[in-house]
Amino acid sequence: MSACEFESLEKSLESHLPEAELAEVKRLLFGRETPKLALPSCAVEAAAERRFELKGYTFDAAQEQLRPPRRVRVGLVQHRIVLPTDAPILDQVGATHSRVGEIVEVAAMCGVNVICFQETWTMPFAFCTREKEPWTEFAESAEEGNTTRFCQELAKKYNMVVISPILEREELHSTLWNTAVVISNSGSVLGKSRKNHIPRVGDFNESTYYMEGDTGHTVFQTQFGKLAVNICYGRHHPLNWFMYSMNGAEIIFNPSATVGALSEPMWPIEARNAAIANHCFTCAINRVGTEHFKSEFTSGDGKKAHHDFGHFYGSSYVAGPDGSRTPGLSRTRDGLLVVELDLNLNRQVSDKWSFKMTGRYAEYAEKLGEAVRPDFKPKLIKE
Ligand SMILES: NC(=O)NCCC(=O)O
Repeated sequence: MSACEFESLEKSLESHLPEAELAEVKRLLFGRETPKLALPSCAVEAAAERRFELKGYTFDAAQEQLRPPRRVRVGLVQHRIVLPTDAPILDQVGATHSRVGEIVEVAAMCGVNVICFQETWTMPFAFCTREKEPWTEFAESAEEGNTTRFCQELAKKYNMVVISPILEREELHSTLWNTAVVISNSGSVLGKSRKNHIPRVGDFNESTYYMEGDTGHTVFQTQFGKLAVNICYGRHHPLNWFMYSMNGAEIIFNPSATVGALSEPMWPIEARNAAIANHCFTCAINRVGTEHFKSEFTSGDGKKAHHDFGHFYGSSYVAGPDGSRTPGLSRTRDGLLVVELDLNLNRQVSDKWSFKMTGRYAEYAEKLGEAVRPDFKPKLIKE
């Protein structure tokens, strides 16, 4: 079986382990159980008809005396590109809007309050080709582009916050950015968060396409909690997550596009670790499928030129502050993961583990300030 046919670790364990052993393995792998969320039968039927995977889980928290539960439902959407990469651009974008629109409709049936799509969801992940045309033509205005208008309609219709990561064209400064547009459930554009760290690894050399983000670590206060977006490669940078958390993020989304050969061993760890370290929830989303490009390209690794750069392995999941996580969506199929979070869990875990209280950040800030200076001398003792 090839890596792009292997459906998921979870499925493999379930089909090979006896029940009692499976429960122990799951406890060790995923932490405290996130019970299955009962989803309406109309949603289950629609997902089957529309041929995507639908899964639901819950993270509960202890009942408190002074605060009522703060339950929020998030939806994570992963999907493959709908049309071939050489189809006309407007056809590709339109087909993807329709596909994602039908998934969002099911999310609405499941009572989702906040939905997030994968990185640059309207286009193939073409940066590996190093060609500018036609890929830069997918870039749109964050405020007035067709994709934002489409998401505003969804947000209003379903009373849902929509996080829409796109390739952004900023006409004013003739600049492209890798941007998540955050649309309030009222339908208005609440703001945008631009990707802070640009990969320079393998085929992910994206710095010639768009600039390092200038929106810092913005957090969006919504009716359903304080939300932040740490786009893809930003998940390798603990300080990036940390700063979103310092600005008050209760849920940090990580819309991504990444392939198996490069990052799969890191995937289950990084967003989960960020949830633990920052006493918050994190939502990791990755696209699925293998995308073929007409022109061959090399990967700077001494190997022959090729037409694709590997399998995007999906596996989207949600992690909680207590170290637990949901099982992932499949590695191969379009999917919607619906997860109910009680945001009270963040403070409960913070009060228990106190990472922020014990973090000694002022001392680290001072030392970090020294470490980045050109005259820095590492504190190293030698015999
Ligand atoms: N899109 C993107 O930033 N990919 C980089 C690969 C990774 O971080 O796994």
